[in-house]
Amino acid sequence: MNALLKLEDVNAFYGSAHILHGMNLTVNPGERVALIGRNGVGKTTVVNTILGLATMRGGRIGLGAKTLPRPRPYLAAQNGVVVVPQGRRIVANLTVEENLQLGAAVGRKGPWSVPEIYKLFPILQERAHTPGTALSGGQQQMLAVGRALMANPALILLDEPTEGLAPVIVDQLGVIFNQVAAQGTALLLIEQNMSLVVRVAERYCAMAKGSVVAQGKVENTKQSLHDLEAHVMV
Ligand SMILES: Nc1ncnc2c1ncn2[C@@H]1O[C@H](COP(=O)(O)OP(=O)(O)OP(=O)(O)O)[C@@H](O)[C@H]1O
Repeated sequence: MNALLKLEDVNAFYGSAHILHGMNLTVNPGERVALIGRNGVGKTTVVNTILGLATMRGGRIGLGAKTLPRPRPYLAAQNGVVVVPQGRRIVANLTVEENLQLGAAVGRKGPWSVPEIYKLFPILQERAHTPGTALSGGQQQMLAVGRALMANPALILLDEPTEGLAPVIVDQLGVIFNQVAAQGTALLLIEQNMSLVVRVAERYCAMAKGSVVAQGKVENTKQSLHDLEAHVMV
C-alpha cells in the first residue's frame, strides 16, 4: 500500500534561507506519528513545503500514489492531506458553522458532515451561529479540527494544536485526537507537549537543523516520555 505522505530527501527554502536539509518522513494509512524537535528546527516548514508555501528545490513529495512536482495547498487537500495550522486561523467574520463548511470546499467524499462534527464536538453545535473567533482557545482548536475533518482527509497534519491551552483542555484534545485516529484518519502531530505525544502517537521523528536525527516507537510510559523530552529540551 502507498504511504499517505512521503518526503524523500527534501530541501526547502524561504527565499535564499535553506531550512530543510534532506528531510525524510513517511506516514502510512491510519498511523499516528509525532514530529518533534526544538523551536526553529523546521517542523512548520515541513508543513509549508507540503503546501507549497516554502520552496522545494530537490527531493520528492509523494501523496498516495502521486508525486507532486509543484506542491500546492489544494493539491494536498485533494489528495487527502489537510492541515490544522499553527494558530488555528479561524475566519473572524464567519460563524462556527460557516467555518466548518469552508473545510468541505475541496469536495472529497467521505463520512464527515456538519452533523457528524457536532456529534464529536457538541459545544460547536451550541455555538453554531457565533462568530468563530468569539470561541475560547480550546473551542477554536476543536473548530479547526472539525474544519479539517470536513475535507474527509486520510491524514491530518496538526501543527502545535495545544500551544497556549490550559492542561485540562490539552487532555480533552488528546481524547479527541485518539477518537479521530480510531475512526481511521492518520495523524501527524507536531507538538512540544511530550505528555500529549505519548498519549496519542505510536511513532516519532525528531528533527534538528532541518532534518530527522532520531526516530522510533512511542510508548505511553515514563521512560518513553523521558526519552522524547530529551529531543525538545533547550
Ligand atoms: N517566512 C520565513 N522566512 C524566512 N525564514 C523563516 C520563515 N519562516 C520561518 N523561518 C525560519 O525557518 C526556521 C524554521 O522555522 P519553523 O517555523 O519551520 O520551525 P519550527 O520547528 O516549526 O519551530 P516552532 O516550534 O518555533 O514553530 C527558523 O529558523 C525560522 O526563523
